[in-house]
Amino acid sequence: MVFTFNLGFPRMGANRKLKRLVENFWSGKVDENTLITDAKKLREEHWLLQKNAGLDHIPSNDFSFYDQVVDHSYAFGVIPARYKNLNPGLETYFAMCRGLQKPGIDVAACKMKKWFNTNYHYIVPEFEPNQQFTLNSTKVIDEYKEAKALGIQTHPVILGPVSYLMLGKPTKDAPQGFKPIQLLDRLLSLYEELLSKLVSAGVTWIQIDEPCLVLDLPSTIKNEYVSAYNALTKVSPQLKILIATYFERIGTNLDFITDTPINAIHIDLIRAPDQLESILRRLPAKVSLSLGLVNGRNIWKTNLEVALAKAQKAIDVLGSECVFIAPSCSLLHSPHSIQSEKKIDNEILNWLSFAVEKIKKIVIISKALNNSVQSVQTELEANRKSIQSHRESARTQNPTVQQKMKALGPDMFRRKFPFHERQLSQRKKLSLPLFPTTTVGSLPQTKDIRTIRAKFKKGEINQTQYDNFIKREIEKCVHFQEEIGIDVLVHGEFERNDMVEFFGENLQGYVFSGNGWVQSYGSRCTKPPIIFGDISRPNPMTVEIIKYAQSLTDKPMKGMLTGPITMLQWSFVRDDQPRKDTAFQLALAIREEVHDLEAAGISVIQIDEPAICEGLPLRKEDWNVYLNWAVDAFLLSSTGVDCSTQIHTHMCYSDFNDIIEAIRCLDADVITIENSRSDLKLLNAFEEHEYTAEIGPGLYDIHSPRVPTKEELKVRLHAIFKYIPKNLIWANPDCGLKTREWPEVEAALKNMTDVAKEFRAIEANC
Ligand SMILES: CN1c2c(nc(N)[nH]c2=O)NC[C@@H]1CNc1ccc(C(=O)N[C@@H](CCC(=O)N[C@@H](CCC(=O)N[C@@H](CCC(=O)O)C(=O)O)C(=O)O)C(=O)O)cc1
Ligand SMILES: N[C@@H](CCS)C(=O)O
Ligand SMILES: [Zn+2]
Repeated sequence: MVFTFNLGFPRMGANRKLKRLVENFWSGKVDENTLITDAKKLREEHWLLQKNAGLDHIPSNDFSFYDQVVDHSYAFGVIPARYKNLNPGLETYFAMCRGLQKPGIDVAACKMKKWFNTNYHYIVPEFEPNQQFTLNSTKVIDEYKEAKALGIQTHPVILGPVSYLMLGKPTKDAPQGFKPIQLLDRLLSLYEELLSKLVSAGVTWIQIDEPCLVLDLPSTIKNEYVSAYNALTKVSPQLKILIATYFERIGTNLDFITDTPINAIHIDLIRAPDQLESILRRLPAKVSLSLGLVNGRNIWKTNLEVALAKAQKAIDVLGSECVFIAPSCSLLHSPHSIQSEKKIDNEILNWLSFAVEKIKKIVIISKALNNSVQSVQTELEANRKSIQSHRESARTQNPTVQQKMKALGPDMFRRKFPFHERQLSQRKKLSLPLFPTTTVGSLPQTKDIRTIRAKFKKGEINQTQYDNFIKREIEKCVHFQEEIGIDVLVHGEFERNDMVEFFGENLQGYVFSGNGWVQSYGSRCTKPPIIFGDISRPNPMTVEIIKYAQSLTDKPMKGMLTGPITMLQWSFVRDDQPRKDTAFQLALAIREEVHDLEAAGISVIQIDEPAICEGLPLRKEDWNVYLNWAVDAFLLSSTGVDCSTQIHTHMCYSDFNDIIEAIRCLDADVITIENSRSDLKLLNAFEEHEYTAEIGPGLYDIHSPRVPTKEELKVRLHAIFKYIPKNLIWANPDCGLKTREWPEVEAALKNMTDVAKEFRAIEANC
């Protein structure tokens, strides 16, 4: 008999219940008791839902108020010294996530980083060389007991010790050469203590996530895996350990389990379908294999026939007792359910499945294997029909787009003039001062804006009323920017629900869910639009609004677009053609928009590519292929302009050292980058590689509500001088300001422009 296994459930819940709960707590609308009680109800709902669906192995500790990695740090007492004077409990926990500014206290948040190649962000643990670990919270045990009280035997999910240390970074003052992995032995004793406590509470299976097992690992780390799991498997003979890998192939990193008596390993057969056969050959006897057959990161229905064939292959080798059927990764990355979807037409809705439906698919696969194919004949037949309807639908094809793709020529992938000529021409046209100030695009998306948009979408106000409202917001923000002396203005992106979803809504080939939310960080979610067919741009998308914004000022107004790779990364993408082709179709649509903006007199156009690094394959040997087409897609979107039109790009969440050559190849005139949480290390890359275009390294963190002081902005800008010639430096925040409140933004940007002015004056006097 095969078993069904889930690696994690989307914690936000239907209609983003958790988001509302946590945000109400932050704003003081609900107290700690309500937060805790309502969160408990939500967990119960999710466990019961999975149990009622017939799932055998249900996860616990997949819930979090913010992020599972920061939970882990908090649970093991990995709390940086700057939080030590705060009240223990939620005050400290949330301060690590979001920073805290109140009378007498001003602490910044911990760094946030992308979770592998997903759009989820985790809070980076900070380790000091003499790091002490303590069991500081009983969350994992409590949540297990909570489920048990409902009659549900769950398997707790925890992050494994090796991945945990590898995902962290040394504290600022740690000596050079210190690597968090050196703390493994010390950390293991705490894991042992935790596992013992879990066994005492009744736990029989535990899922230990070791996602770093899919990375290129040096042999030293492989050895650490052996010692870690030799220690942990000794904790108790009653405890069965499943190690979960996902997002890529495990490759030779699997070797460590031949020396380690773990009970099961989970592999991702969606991102790395080819690994099944080699793993079946190499898996030691009695180790169970959890097959990630249902895509945890995309929304297309699983082809059950294909999944069944793969499962059967595993059963033939291992025997059914040693096979689990599972999603490819935690369903954290899937929206909740298609049940309440009203926005998507029935034909396309029939091609989709979200988390709740994915769990049902897992159960159907197991029934077909355990009982008989006949026992789920109706479900299999319905699945076959929907896969066929998707494959044969004419709606995915657009001959005009396919014609344009065939007509792509090499000139469409390069700027007509070299950078230094463009720079001269742009400087003449724009007459900007030294350290030009700008922002990355979005300004606060206030409750008012979201409410008015919701009313417009429900038909409670008409198009003219909505447009006039947005125009008034633009007017206010243009005046504010002029008042404080911003040099290159933005229109604030108030008309956009999201930088990807907005463009998706204006392109053909996309559909949108009404409620397909996926957690991005903390309480913030995105609703990735769905690319189901060839992409085209029926009409200009931003030209009228940018023209309007430009009409309000004599200063340059930036055109603001989202780049093709980010559109691709942050959408649910069709899986019936290579991602490269979809990226090029998106690029063509953006190229047309760039052309129209330029023709409308816009001289500065920003094409955001914050997700370019996120798209990097996890194995280095796969990088070049991706980077070649990713850079080409950006070039295709941006190179159709004249010499004097300044192309900006913006990136955040990126380790620029890794891809500096590719960034150079993008050939943008100005790049604004997230940098403030990175101790300026990022800038090394630009210095070392003699990057010659203009750069705006973010001067302050925008994820936290705290307002940077002028003093700290000065220190930061001054530090940047060490890396980048002064005449190439722009002053801007790390990223867009949509999540912030106006009072914070006003104060922060005023400080930023004042500092730029002061530095200009100093330079003028030199
Ligand atoms: C830059 N980032 C982005 C990423 N991915 C994207 N797709 N987009 C990004 O901008 N990845 C990396 C980072 C992650 N950062 C963020 C930052 C901010 C958010 C965010 O604020 N998300 C919002 C939801 C945004 C949205 O679409 N809002 C809709 C409103 C939907 C809604 O809530 N409607 C309400 C009614 C309105 C009301 O009264 O409040 C309802 O339906 O009940 C809109 O503006 O129209 C969030 O709130 O989480 C995400 C990622
Ligand atoms: N222009 C976007 C970029 C975010 S990465 C913004 O400002 O929100
Ligand atoms: Zn950004």
